[in-house]
Amino acid sequence: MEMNRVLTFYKYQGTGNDFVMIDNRDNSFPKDDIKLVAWLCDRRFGIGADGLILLEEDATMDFNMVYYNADGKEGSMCGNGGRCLVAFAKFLGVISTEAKFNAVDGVHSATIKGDIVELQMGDVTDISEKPNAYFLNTGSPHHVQLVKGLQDFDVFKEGSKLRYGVYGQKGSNINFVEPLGEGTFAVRTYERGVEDETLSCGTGVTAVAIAMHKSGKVSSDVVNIEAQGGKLQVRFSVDAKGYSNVHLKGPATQVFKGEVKC
Ligand SMILES: N[C@@H](CCC[C@H](N)C(=O)O)C(=O)O
Repeated sequence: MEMNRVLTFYKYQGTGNDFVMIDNRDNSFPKDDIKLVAWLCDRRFGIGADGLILLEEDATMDFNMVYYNADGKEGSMCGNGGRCLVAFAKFLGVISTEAKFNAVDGVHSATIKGDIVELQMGDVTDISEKPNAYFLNTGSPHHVQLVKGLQDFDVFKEGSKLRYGVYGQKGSNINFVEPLGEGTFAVRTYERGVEDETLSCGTGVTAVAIAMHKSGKVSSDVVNIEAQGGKLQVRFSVDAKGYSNVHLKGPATQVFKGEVKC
């Protein structure tokens, strides 16, 4: 990007998972500039965010979603980011109460009412069981592991050990979960590409809900999740093939608008 450009951005957060949002319908954003994206996401030298999301024109859908992790590299699907993007699209007047958009893992539909966005996630048919964990992909890869004493658990240390030790350079997001009773679970997530704990991870929360149902820890097809940054709800249909009609619901809000020279 020419150094004298002024970039207009909006900051959004969904249960504490925060994003730099950019209206890129004019296709002017330098999409291959990893250093620029990493700088914009840097919490000391830049704006600060878990990721950066572009809203783009799409030939057949309301819009196209492009997601970057805080490391500057284009990422896999972001559930909270998708919810925030629907709120951003409504703010821009691109949609009103419903959306259908393209993302890296396919087409997503969503509804928005006030600041609550419900996003349809992809189907999940492949869930692998590990000695004390589950591994599944909900648009992003997720390791789900039950722990006791979640609030005192060293998520960074144990999460990075698993992310690199078990899943190698390609990695996985690592979710630690503790039942709270009545179909409710507390979750803390070490997020790939942020390489730290985030206050919430939408595809992670979705993975946890499905893994807890698969393991019999919850029988309901509606699961409440308490992340560090807020509450989310996951609902799904189950049949012999797996999990479909999966929806992730929760708040998504605009924090501020800004401009940055870059
Ligand atoms: N925070 C996101 C997940 C974003 C992608 C993830 N960091 C990955 O690289 O797999 C979410 O809300 O799902």
